[in-house]
Amino acid sequence: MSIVFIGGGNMATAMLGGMLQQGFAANELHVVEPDAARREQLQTDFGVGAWALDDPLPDCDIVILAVKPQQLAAVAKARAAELAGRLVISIAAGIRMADLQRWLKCEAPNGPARLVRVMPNTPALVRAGVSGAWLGPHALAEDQAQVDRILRSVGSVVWVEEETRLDAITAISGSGPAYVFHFIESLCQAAELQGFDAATARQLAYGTFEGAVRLALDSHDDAATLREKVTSKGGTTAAALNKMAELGVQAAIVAGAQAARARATELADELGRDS
Ligand SMILES: NC(=O)C1=CN([C@@H]2O[C@H](COP(=O)(O)OP(=O)(O)OC[C@H]3O[C@@H](n4cnc5c(N)ncnc54)[C@H](OP(=O)(O)O)[C@@H]3O)[C@@H](O)[C@H]2O)C=CC1
Ligand SMILES: O=C(O)[C@@H]1CCC=N1
Repeated sequence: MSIVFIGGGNMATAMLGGMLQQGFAANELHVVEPDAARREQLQTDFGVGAWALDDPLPDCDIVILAVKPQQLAAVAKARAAELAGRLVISIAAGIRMADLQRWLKCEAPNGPARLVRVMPNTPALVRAGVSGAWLGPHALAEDQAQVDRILRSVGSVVWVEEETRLDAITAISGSGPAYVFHFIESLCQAAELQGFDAATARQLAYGTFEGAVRLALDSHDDAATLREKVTSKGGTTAAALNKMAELGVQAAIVAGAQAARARATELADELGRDS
């Protein structure tokens, strides 16, 4: 299975890194990327084929559109003829199937691109990704199997029945790693404010996160019960959690995810309109 990523940025890099660790061969993976330094980096780090924009599209079974949402209309329109009849995966946040179909001229004579929308996340790099996926109307059952194989090679996948669910997945697991990193950053900052050097702060904060996540994954208890087991009545954790509740930490996380979802819809409206 030969796969071309169009766009060799953060998310393509994460997926490529994970796929190479999980049985994909470097010679079946290619990236089209405008930046020469980035192409060289991808070649050096992964041994994949890295191509400039004016190179012909490498022969491939699957194309993954991995450019920013703001770049997607131009890229899809410019590549519509090359992508006709192929299995095309868009990982762009927000951008709707109807717009992709229009940009890719899915009424083209040599057959419409078979489109699948996917929302991956960057832990794909360490094969701990979580992806959402939705099959477009022209995609076939064997396309779903191929996409499923790619996504499972870098983590787990949730297939959704309705396209709008992808915006909800974007808000939780697509953007979610950033929420978690923000929490880790904050715990490091708290440790440094207690007088620890950066390395020790990192050890304390990262180790705590890793331990807590492993415990949660291995436990039959839900997260609320595990939280209660740390929280002694009248103790230190209660003092911390009361302060966090007073400052609205949980409400802020829920509202943040809602803002991410709203932004996905907004991006789709902004970028799909009149294009
Ligand atoms: N980052 C993440 O965690 C996630 C991102 N996504 C989605 O993945 C997509 C890519 O995001 P991300 O990797 O973060 O973005 P990046 O900006 O890191 O990567 C996009 C890359 O595409 C390049 N590019 C621009 N124009 C073209 C072109 N015509 N042909 C080929 N490549 C081009 C860009 O170059 P240049 O910078 O020079 O423009 C850049 O290197 C987005 O649509 C995003 O919504 C989905 C899930 C998670
Ligand atoms: O921030 C973004 O828009 C992209 C999509 C999900 C994660 N990063």
